[in-house]
Amino acid sequence: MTLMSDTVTRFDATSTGLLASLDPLLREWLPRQRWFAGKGRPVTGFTLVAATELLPAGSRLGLYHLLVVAEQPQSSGDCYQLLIGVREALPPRLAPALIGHAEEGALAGRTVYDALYDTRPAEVLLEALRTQARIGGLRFERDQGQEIREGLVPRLMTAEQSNSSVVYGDTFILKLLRRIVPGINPDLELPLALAREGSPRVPAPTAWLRSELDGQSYVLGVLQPFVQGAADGWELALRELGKGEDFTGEARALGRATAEVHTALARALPTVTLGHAQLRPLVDGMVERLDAAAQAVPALRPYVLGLHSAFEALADLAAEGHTWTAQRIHGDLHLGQCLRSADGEWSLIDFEGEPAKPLAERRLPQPVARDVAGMLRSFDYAAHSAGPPNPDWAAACRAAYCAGYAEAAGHDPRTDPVLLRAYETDKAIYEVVYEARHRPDWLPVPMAAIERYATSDLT
Ligand SMILES: Nc1ncnc2c1ncn2[C@@H]1O[C@H](COP(=O)(O)OP(=O)(O)O)[C@@H](O)[C@H]1O
Ligand SMILES: O=P(O)(O)O[C@H]1O[C@H](CO)[C@@H](O[C@H]2O[C@H](CO)[C@@H](O)[C@H](O)[C@H]2O)[C@H](O)[C@H]1O
Repeated sequence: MTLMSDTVTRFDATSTGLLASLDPLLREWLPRQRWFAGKGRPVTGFTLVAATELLPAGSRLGLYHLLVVAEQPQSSGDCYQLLIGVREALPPRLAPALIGHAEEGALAGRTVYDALYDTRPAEVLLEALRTQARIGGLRFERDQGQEIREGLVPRLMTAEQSNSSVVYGDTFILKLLRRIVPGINPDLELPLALAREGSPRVPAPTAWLRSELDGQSYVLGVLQPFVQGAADGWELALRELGKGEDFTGEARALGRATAEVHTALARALPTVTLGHAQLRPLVDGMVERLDAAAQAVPALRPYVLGLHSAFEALADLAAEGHTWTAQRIHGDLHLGQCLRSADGEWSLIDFEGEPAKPLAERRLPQPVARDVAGMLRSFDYAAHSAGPPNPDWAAACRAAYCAGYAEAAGHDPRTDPVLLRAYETDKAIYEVVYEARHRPDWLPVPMAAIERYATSDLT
C-alpha cells in the first residue's frame, strides 16, 4: 500500500489509517460491482491516489471522495472513483449500499457504504457543482448559461451500468465515471462539441467534475439535463417485438437521429481520409481482436477462418485504391444508448465509447459505418432476445434505419456493404467477449450472428 500524499487533502495524518480500514472491505466488495473492469483476477491490494474529505469523519455521517488503484496480477491496476460514506450503523433503506464494517484503522468500529445511495452525499455533489467548488484536487465546473436549482431530490439509478448515475428531481442526471483514465474524455468532449453546434439530439452538459493529479486532468463525472418520461430504444424495441408490432417507424427515426449527430460531429471536429496506409492498421486491429477473442472464448474458434474473410475483403478494397472518410463517432452505439422523449424525439447518450479501449483509440476519427453497424447489431440482438428468433423483424428495422440515415445524411450506409460487414463482424466479436465475461446466458445471441457471418456471403 503506497500513498501519494501530495494529492490528499485535509487528511494526511489519517490517510494510511483510512486505507487500513478500507483495504479488507474493498477486496470483497469491489470485484462484485458490475462496473469493476478487472473481473476474473484477484485484487491483491490498493493504492490510494487521492482522498478528499467532503463531510467530516467525526460527524454522524462522514463522506470521502476516493481515487484508488486496485492492484491485480498481470496488470498495472485500474483506477476507480469511490464515494465512501461512514456511519455508526446503516438505516434499512441503505442496506444495499453496505460495503462492510471496518475492524481496523481510522474507521474501526464504523460502517462503510457506497454513499451514492444516500441522499445527503448526493446533495453534496450537486451543491458543489452548483457553486463551482474546488475541494482538494476536485474541480466542480459548470456551463454558466444553464441554471442548477437548489433542493432537487436525488435518487441513484439502480440499472446495471458501466458507471453510476444519480437523478436529481427528474431534472438532471449525474453520471460518475467509475474507472478513471487521464485525458480528454469523449463522454464530456462530444456532448460539449454537439451543444456548441446547437444539436438537439444530445442533452447538453450542464456541469462536470474533474480532478487534477500529477499534472494530468481526469474527467470524473458529467451532469446533464434528464430527459423526462424517456424510454430507451432497447425497452421500446422489446415491447413492440413482444406485441408483434412494427418498429420500422422508430428505426427510421433512429437512423435520421444518428445521421444528424454524425453530421454535427463532422462539422465540429476534424475529419480525415482513410486510404490503404490508414485502413491497413484498422483491419489489423480487427484481426487481432478476433484472434484474442478466440483465445478467450473457445466457442469462437471454429469460426475464425470464416470471419477473417470479412476483414480480408475490406483490406482488398483498400489495396484496390478505395478511400473512406473518418470522423468522430459515438463509438458504442446500440438501442440502449438511444432515448425517446415523451414527445417522441430521439436523443443519443453515453459517448464514452467502448470503456475497455484506451482513451486515445476511442478518440480517433472512424468511419460512421462503425456506429451504424452497432445499431444494426442491436436490432439483431432484440430479434433474438424476445421469444423465438425473428429475423424478418430485424431485417425490416435494418432497412428502415439505413433509409432514415440516408434521408438525413445524403448517403446510404448499405452502399458500402464490405465496410458494414467488417464492422458488424468486429462488433459481434466484441459482443461475444462482453457476454462471456459479463452475461454468459446471453452468449448465444452474438454467437448466432457469428455463425451467420462466418458462413454467408454479403447479402
Ligand atoms: N440525459 C438522460 N436523461 C434520462 N435518462 C438518462 C440520461 N442519460 C442517461 N440516462 C439513463 O441512464 C442510463 C445509463 O446511462 P449511460 O450514459 O448509458 O451510463 P453507463 O455509461 O453507466 O452505461 C441510460 O440507459 C438511461 O436509462
Ligand atoms: O451500455 P454500455 O455502454 O455499458 O455497453 C455495454 O453493455 C451493453 C449491454 O448492456 C452491450 O450491448 C449489447 O447488449 C444490448 C442489449 O442488452 C444490445 O442492444 C447491444 O446491441 C449489444 O451490443 C454493449 O455491447 C456493451 O459495450
